Amino acid sequence: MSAKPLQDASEVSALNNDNVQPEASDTFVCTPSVEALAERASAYLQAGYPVHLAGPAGTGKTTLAFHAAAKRGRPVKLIHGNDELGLADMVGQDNGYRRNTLVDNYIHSVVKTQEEVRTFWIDNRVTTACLNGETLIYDEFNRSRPEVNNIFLSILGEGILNLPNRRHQGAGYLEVHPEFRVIFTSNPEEYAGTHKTQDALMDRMITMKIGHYDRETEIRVTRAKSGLPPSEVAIVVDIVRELRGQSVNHHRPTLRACIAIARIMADRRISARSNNSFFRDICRDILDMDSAKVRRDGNALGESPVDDVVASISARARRPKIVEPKGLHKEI
Ligand SMILES: Nc1ncnc2c1ncn2[C@@H]1O[C@H](COP(=O)(O)OP(=O)(O)OP(=O)(O)O)[C@@H](O)[C@H]1O
Repeated sequence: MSAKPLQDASEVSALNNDNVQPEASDTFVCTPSVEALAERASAYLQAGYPVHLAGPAGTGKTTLAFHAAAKRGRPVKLIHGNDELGLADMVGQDNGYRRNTLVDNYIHSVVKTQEEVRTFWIDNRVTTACLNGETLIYDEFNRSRPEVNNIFLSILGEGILNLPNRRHQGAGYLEVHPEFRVIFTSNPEEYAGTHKTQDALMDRMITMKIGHYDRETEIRVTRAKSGLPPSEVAIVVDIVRELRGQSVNHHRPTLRACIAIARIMADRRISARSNNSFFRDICRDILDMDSAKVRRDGNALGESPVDDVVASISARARRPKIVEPKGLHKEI
């Protein structure tokens, strides 16, 4: 079994079958806002509830899910939602045949042969997680078709996993281990490739709406991921936050754009100055796509604001600070 690529918040310390044991990596950032969310998620999980982290792309949901899962200290299983995901990918399926042949030659002139062919069932991740009381992270679950996700209704409601009778152990169902928990993540319904989730499933989980992190957290994450000095990172983050504030639904550009710009700057050893044409170009390439979305009747409304925002924020950051001379400050 090869290691799976995990979110940066987590590293695989041990792999047992499909299990991952998440651990905070060196670049994982835990500010008070990250910790407050993780604490709430942990409290719901501890009380026996599945948690649903819902929010736009790049808001740190998957990273937070790993962090909350790691706090439980139980093995973690990961599945990614997608339109092609079927029930077999979740619970398991017949995987080939097992043949038993008995040759009875007790009387040497008589040979009796008895052959039995049985299908060979293999459990998949949801089944083993339910059996062993693991934490299941179901990333972007609303990309899977709702009928596939129906399997979770009885798991979360009655603590029973319905299985096809073909699974030879048990009577077509399995009692879910009391420590089994699920952390769902989802993107907003209006995102391409997502499905509306059935009310009955939503009703069984606690949904935490995740928005973009505060400025301080975005600066610390971008810094941890790029190694750029804090003053440079602050300019990049401010540019992204300003453009996000101007965008139609305030979803993009995201923290990923901050990290991408900062990493390229660190790699190329350039600073955040609007008179640096390479800096302007990477900002345009990474940020223009989002800004150009301000459209009416299919036409972009005015010029892309990226250049203006880059110029004003980098100039403001480089302006020398006016320090009031001591003694002139009046106490009120
Ligand atoms: N607390 C954190 N510490 C370090 N890096 C973080 C943290 N939170 C988010 N990130 C980084 O920010 C980026 C986006 O985070 P993540 O992939 O978790 O977002 P997401 O909401 O799951 O996005 P999507 O919906 O697109 O999958 C990633 O590069 C991730 O490593």
